[in-house]
Amino acid sequence: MSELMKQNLIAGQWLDGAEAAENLNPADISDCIGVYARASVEQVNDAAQAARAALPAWSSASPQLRADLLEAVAQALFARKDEIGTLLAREEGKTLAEAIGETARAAQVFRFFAGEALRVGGDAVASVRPNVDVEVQREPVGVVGLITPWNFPIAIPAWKIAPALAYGNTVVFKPADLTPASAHILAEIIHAAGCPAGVFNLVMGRGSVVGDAISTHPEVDAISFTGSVPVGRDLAVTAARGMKKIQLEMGGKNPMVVMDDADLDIAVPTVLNGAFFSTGQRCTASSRIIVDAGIHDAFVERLLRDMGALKVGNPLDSATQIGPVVSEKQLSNNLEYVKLAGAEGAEVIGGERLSHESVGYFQAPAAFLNATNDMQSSRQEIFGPCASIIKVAGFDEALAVANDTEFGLSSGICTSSLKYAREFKRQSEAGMVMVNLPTAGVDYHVPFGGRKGSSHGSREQGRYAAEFYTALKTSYSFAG
Ligand SMILES: NC(=O)C1=CN([C@@H]2O[C@H](COP(=O)(O)OP(=O)(O)OC[C@H]3O[C@@H](n4cnc5c(N)ncnc54)[C@H](OP(=O)(O)O)[C@@H]3O)[C@@H](O)[C@H]2O)C=CC1
Ligand SMILES: O=C(O)CCC(=O)C(=O)O
Repeated sequence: MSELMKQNLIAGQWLDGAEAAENLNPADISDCIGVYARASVEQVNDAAQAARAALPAWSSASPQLRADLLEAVAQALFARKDEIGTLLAREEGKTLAEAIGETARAAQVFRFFAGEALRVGGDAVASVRPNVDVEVQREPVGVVGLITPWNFPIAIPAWKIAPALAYGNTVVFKPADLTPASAHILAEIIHAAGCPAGVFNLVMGRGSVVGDAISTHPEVDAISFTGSVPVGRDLAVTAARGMKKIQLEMGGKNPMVVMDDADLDIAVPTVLNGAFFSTGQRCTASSRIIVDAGIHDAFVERLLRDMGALKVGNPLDSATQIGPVVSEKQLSNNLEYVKLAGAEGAEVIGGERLSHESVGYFQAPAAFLNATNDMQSSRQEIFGPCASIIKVAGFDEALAVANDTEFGLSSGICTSSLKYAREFKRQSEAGMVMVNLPTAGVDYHVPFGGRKGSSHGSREQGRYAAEFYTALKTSYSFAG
């Protein structure tokens, strides 16, 4: 194996894998970011055993120790955010500003859970029986398997790893095979901060091998997954068979309603951001823009003007607003949807593959005009810079179309009416609702998650993360 190969972290040791893979920059595939080990099934087993062995000491350690570790990780991430952000932009393709912002967000998440480690509480409850005391306490779930996607390669790992460790669990972590560099640097930081051997284990590699081995391993008590719907559904079945706790964050087909009383100076940038920034590669992206008839033509005119002015290019160039699509496979998926939208009768503006001097996976943002909500391009998650523009007549139809989807992650409305905003917040069948704000781009300290086909299990992030990363114990004692 190459000396430059980045290794897995198992039981406190950096180890080569069964094979290795090159990590290529999607903006310029001649730029190889590094070679990353792919763990074998046996190594996943070693990692799970190490996590099990480390559990008793870690789960009973002083919360101060856990808080100090998480705070040290936060500080290192803050101190190195420009360097890590640059690496993240190179491997995933989001702009440098977004990538540095994502790294800072990961740091904030670690800092938040450093505080939460000191706030693990419970309830003292009056018993219905005389001289009996009842206590309800939170305990760690045990060994948790964390499986993450490529689109937020440091923030999503952070918002799973930080609460897992804060509440006293031990971790087997598998990042996406496409983006191991950000995950690896995070693992280096956690290790260098003094995390005890076996408490945190990094096993890189493919989902079909490493992810499958984690989700079926008998020593893994719980699985937290973010990614696609098909993989998430399979994992739910696997988890049920193994009686494991599971939490799934999956796709979205998030609606953004633009009412006829919306301020276009707010609505147009809000839609551009939600639909196209981060190349549309956010599960919270706005992919259905539901526009009231009274404002439709004026909105579309401004949207197309500003969409055409968006600068697609190398993420490391400070003028770039939209970087490349993450991979050739994702790009060809997006281009198929652009074709499909046209074939279904939408008027397609943009969406073509762009050639740049460097060889990368660049795509122009796409608007599917005159789309209807029953088109497949309006129903299936694309995960690229593509948005269907659907015309409706009035608030009731807008709300009905917004809710007419199998997903329910985020939703939004642009309006100047308190009545519409209030009603939309109440009636929207989504886990996160935005008023005059993009559907994507959330705070790090409040619950994140959806309803219907988007999510399963309890919420991530904020203090609500305790629901997943702890198990309740009710104890009774008789005082005599
Ligand atoms: N909700 C979200 O945030 C995201 C949604 N998606 C959606 O998913 C589509 C495909 O993206 P993709 O990255 O392939 O998503 P996947 O669901 O395939 O990947 C998410 C994670 O799950 C892993 N995985 C894959 N197969 C298995 C398995 N059988 N058992 C356990 N783990 C597994 C992946 O590994 P590996 O990649 O290493 O093989 C990755 O770490 C996108 O086009 C988009 O629609 C994608 C990313 C994020
Ligand atoms: O919108 C955000 O800030 C987060 C989105 C996200 O977590 C995702 O796309 O997976």
